[in-house]
Amino acid sequence: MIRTVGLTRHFTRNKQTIEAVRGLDLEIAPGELVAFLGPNGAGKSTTLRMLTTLIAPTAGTAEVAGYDVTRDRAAVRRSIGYVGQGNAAGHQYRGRDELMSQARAHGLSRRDARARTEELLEAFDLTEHADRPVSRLSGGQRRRLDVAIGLVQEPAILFLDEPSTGLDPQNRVNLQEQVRRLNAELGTTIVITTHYLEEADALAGRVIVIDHGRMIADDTAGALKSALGDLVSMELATTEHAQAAAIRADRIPGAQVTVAGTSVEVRAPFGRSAAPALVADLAAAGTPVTGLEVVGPTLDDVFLNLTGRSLRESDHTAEQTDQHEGEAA
Ligand SMILES: Nc1ncnc2c1ncn2[C@@H]1O[C@H](COP(=O)(O)OP(=O)(O)OP(=O)(O)O)[C@@H](O)[C@H]1O
Repeated sequence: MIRTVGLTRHFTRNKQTIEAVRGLDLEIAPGELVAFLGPNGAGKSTTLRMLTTLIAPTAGTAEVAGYDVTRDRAAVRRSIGYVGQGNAAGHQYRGRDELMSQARAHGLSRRDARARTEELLEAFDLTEHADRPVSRLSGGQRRRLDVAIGLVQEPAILFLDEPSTGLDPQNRVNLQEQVRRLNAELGTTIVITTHYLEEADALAGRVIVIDHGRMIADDTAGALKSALGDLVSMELATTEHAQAAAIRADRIPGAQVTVAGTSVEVRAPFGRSAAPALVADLAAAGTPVTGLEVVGPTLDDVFLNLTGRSLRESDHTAEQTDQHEGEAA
């Protein structure tokens, strides 16, 4: 459904070359729901803009729905829906009219268009704002309308560029439900970009992690996390006990052990199931554990492990936008 080979895009700014996307090889089958996860500036939007024919690749090739994004732009566009980061809705129109005219433009009868419009208004919590001109909606409401417009025509392939940025948690959940339904009921192939870890985790069967224009991981969220393993954090009474605990923990298959004072951290593929025996052994050896926490890995741990940086550092911008929506709504 989507295939790229060596897909590359450079930009030139102030005589400097920015390698936004660097040699992306990608294969997405019909009916997949895929999340591109990466920090701001990773190259997610640029990739989507090439796949939707909005910008041309500098090198490499991409096929979408069997059509080449450079040679068959019109055919690609007919096969896809795209919700970009900007606002799609015309400002002087009412939200309900925007949805109606989109639905009619895509061939729905007046009756079906009205039903679809009301369904989407309700799904995105827009019913009571539907008769206001778009220019008078808050940022979050406008964002929801944009996404609703992208969902009107139920295309074979849908690209959503950070659709939930600026939405409050409730509307983020509504959006995710709509996306999931579209994928499950209509078999729509969906590519969504996000820097929300929870969203990639909750929504997508497959997560493609992008950093500095390259794909650095491609698997299900579950597989990415289980490859990393659980984190077992232990507190011991003395630094000597901690050293003894570290030696014992090191015997757990695949364990990575770090010691800091009286704290010992063990990252291991089956850390959760290994922890009880570890604690029992340490107690029997006279070096008992005084505090214990076992946490499963998050996608942020996966990103941290791959890049040495946390994805959450780039997340606060989005959280601030959420507060803005609350104020404006
Ligand atoms: N039109 C452009 N001109 C110059 N540089 C650009 C342009 N578009 C993107 N870039 C640069 O390309 C890199 C990748 O940007 P891109 O928008 O694809 O990242 P992203 O992962 O989508 O991040 P975000 O979440 O902020 O949209 C960044 O360094 C960005 O500044």
